Amino acid sequence: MGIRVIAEVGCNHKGDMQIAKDMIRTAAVYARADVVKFQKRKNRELLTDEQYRTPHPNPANAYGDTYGAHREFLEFDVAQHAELMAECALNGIGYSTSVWDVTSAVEMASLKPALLKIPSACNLHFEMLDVLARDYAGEIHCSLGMTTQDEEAQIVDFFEARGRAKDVVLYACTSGYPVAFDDICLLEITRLKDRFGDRVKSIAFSGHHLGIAADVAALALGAQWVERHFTLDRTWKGTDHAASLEPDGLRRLVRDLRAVEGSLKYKASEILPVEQVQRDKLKWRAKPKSVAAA
Ligand SMILES: C=C(OP(=O)(O)O)C(=O)O
Repeated sequence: MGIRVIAEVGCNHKGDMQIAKDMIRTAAVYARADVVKFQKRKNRELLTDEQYRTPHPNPANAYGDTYGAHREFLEFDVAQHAELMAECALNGIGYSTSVWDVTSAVEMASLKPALLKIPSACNLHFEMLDVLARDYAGEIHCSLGMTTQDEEAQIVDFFEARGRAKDVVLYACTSGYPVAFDDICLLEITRLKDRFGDRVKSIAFSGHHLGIAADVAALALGAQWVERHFTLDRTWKGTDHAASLEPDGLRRLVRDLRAVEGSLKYKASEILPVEQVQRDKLKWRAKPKSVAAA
């Protein structure tokens, strides 16, 4: 299976289904990504009362008077997620969402998408992980930002004990928005491969950096999935837009990853056909003796 690119819409749709559908079409038709991903929260379950009632820490990005109201504004319900999933199918692109609480895990599992994601923030929510392990048959993608190595082992052990580790994709991730190059720490991909490569399905990379250079290196290090935030306009109001790729960036990311993937191989013969032409024309050879003497 080749490299797969996830366009993480997250909440960059601004709570607007039409924008979400435009983003699906753009990611599928213009950028040719493999999956469009959303996020699903039951905010009353996820947030404490105090978190729900407190104003958003950055009023310039707020879509409501309280953090809870802000989050509700950006939330789609199950029927809307089903509609987005249908829109993805119509456009020939995969659908996925991360789930942030038990109710969301139950609801999204009921839609039976091919993959669901556990965000870094919730990878120790074992009650929710259990719902995915028991009631969801697809691939379980799990991000490992802000997670200790002991916690990583607990997560893999948890799925292994339930016979599901071979359906798990582990993402190297630094949780920051945006992440400076010095903090991307791409060799975590190698470390996860060495530590868990034979126990889980595959290793992936979830990036929050700027530009697309690091993703190509992630591929070279063995990441089989690359997830990047996607927006239609980096200047839009919201926390994630600034660290997201716009359509042209996403298109170039997909193009570059596929091109580099094609180049990550050994020569099929000692001299490739393309080289033979040049070898015949350019390669230094000792001149035959009689000619050299003349
Ligand atoms: C926050 C998410 O992922 P990550 O932890 O990879 O940033 C997500 O998928 O919703």
